[in-house]
Amino acid sequence: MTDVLLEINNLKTHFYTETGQVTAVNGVSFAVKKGEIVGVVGESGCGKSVMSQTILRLFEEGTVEYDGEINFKGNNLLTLNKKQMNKVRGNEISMIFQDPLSTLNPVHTIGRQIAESIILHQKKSKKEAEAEVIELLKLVGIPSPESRAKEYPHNLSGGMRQRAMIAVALACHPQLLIADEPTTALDVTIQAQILDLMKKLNQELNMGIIFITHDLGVVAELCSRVVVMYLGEIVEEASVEELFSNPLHPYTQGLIKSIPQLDGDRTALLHTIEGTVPPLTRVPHGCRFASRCPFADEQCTASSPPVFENTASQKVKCWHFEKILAEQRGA
Ligand SMILES: Nc1ncnc2c1ncn2[C@@H]1O[C@H](COP(=O)(O)OP(=O)(O)OP(=O)(O)O)[C@@H](O)[C@H]1O
Repeated sequence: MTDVLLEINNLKTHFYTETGQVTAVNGVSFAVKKGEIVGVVGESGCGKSVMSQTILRLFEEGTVEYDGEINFKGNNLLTLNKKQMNKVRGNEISMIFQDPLSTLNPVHTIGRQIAESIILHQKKSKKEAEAEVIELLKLVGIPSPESRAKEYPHNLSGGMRQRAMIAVALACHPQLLIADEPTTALDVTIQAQILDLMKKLNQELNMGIIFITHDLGVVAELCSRVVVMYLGEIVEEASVEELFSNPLHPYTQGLIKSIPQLDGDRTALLHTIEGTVPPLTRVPHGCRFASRCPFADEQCTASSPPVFENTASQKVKCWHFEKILAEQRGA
């Protein structure tokens, strides 16, 4: 029996725009095991959200074309028809977003929204669903669940709303939860509480989680494995320990150096990665990161590097990874 829950192979997402076709996800491959939390990191515009929404095929038909494979429990999601895909969405795979107000319905109580999802996906009676609503609200840490179930989304605080959205997402007992920056808009104490909740759900429900964030601190706290995306591609994949102790891609190194250190020189300026992520209409030839990379040479601008395997759990897409590795070993 395999313990792989989701396996993505050479996934590409092309959009048809007014100015032509752009490829927002370009050949992404990674897997999520049952009960595993995988972090996806990268700056704004690197394709994290497009990649995660592609898994659920959330883009309007006719504006997008997908290539590759998204294998989930023996089926390639890219080949399912609309009806089959609707069964997967919100049933076996759920998604939560940064802004709960965009997901929750303002005119229905929290309890009704969770109950509707239970009735729809689990074919339970109204009475059974109502009992489960209370259990779910307890599970996500909403106090006084009986009275909170009768409230509308706008009556809840930001943190409580986020918990309510998580309860809606869990109502169908998904095996995979995709969380797209769910804590970014929250203040730090509430953020920590939501991260603790994600850990608890992962452990108690053995649910696989893809956690998208631009915050490496969150990755260190929550994830066991990480993929780093740059301009639509995965440039490094590693266990969380390898990523922080031994980052091999210059982009990953730049992201890690940009984390503020409490024990560092607090008068020094923060490290930043020079330049910005180019638009999809101006994707550079060769390595996509070359124009911002301190190691870049002719080989990098001439051709795109393959993916090199450093260990069974660490892969890197960089021509200079052996040099970087040697430097790290010498350091
Ligand atoms: N529907 C669309 N049509 C065309 N291009 C799109 C579409 N959606 C996203 N893009 C482009 O795809 C690229 C990746 O966007 P995406 O939102 O996935 O980045 P991200 O890494 O999630 O960034 P952020 O952290 O800001 O959410 C961007 O250049 C964006 O402009």
